[in-house]
Amino acid sequence: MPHTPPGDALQLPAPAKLNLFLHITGRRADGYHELQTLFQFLDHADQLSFIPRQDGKIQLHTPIDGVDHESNLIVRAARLLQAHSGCRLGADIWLDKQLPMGGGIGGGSSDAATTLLGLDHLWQTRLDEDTLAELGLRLGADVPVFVRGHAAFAEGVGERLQPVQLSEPWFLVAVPQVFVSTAEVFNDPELTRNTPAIKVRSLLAGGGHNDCQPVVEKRYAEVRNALILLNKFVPAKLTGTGSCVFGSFPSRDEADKVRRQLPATLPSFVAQGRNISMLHRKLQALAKK
Ligand SMILES: C[C@@](CO)(OP(=O)(O)O)[C@H](O)COP(=O)(O)OP(=O)(O)OC[C@H]1O[C@@H](n2ccc(N)nc2=O)[C@H](O)[C@@H]1O
Ligand SMILES: Nc1ncnc2c1ncn2[C@@H]1O[C@H](COP(=O)(O)OP(=O)(O)O)[C@@H](O)[C@H]1O
Repeated sequence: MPHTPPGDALQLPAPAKLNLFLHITGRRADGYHELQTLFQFLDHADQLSFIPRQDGKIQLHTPIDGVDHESNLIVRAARLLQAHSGCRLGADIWLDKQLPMGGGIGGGSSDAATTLLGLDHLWQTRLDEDTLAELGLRLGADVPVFVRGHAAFAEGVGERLQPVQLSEPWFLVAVPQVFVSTAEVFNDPELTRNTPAIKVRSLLAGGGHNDCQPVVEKRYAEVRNALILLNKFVPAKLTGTGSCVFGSFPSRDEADKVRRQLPATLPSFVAQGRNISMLHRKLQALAKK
């Protein structure tokens, strides 16, 4: 099979997300942290292509350096859907990776969600959204929001989601060239885990903070420097456990203008925040055909 997908493959985006704020409100007995966070999608995405196979094999033709085939979240998602649905079909899959890895913008989780929804469509397994979200949660705390595809206020470990309607500004996202380990941040003794739980979530659109930020700034000079730089132009914040940092603007032009002033050593991109994910917009368009 070629490294590029054939023209008749089903091509679907796997968009990024931002955590507009991330409060850690406690820690469960199993060590996982309880959060309150606001997720919004970005119109910036990996692209996945799928072709069904009759022999049941799952084959990803575009390996990611440092991630072996069987641990890639795309392959794991495909196998989970196969096992759960009893489907005998397999798939050839191609990934065009655009999203930085370990950046806190959820690329791996989004790839997993796009695989679950894409193969559910191609294999006609027709699982309902709750079942797909539950399968997604087994792959990672962030997968359910990508399965549901609506901007959301999240609680629990990120799986209890309430859809929200937010404004859709343009974001400038800077990508410090470091890999931040989520587990390492959550295990840091200095991480604050006692932000009081908020009740009126609507108050926090545009507000709130990221409890992981002080820990990540302390451990990674690249992230600290990116925040200092961006803060010269716009209030900047960390997304997830990092490394990416972002600021919001009323228009693409204003975001681009600041982007042009960042040094070449700090890669960045501009994308609009969206309440309905690119994946769901594309699936809705396909359903209308
Ligand atoms: C905190 C968030 C916010 O979006 O960070 P990012 O990964 O996006 O940066 C996510 O919920 C992360 O989700 P995800 O990246 O899927 O994490 P998982 O694979 O489930 O967990 C990785 C490790 O992080 C820790 N972990 C994760 C989530 C959580 N609520 N509490 C934790 O303590 C655990 O040690 C776990 O072993
Ligand atoms: N399809 C995938 N895309 C990205 N990362 C993947 C994928 N499958 C497995 N991984 C693993 O998940 C880790 C975190 O991925 P990613 O979702 O990009 O970061 P984050 O959770 O910080 O947004 C990667 O370093 C990699 O080891």
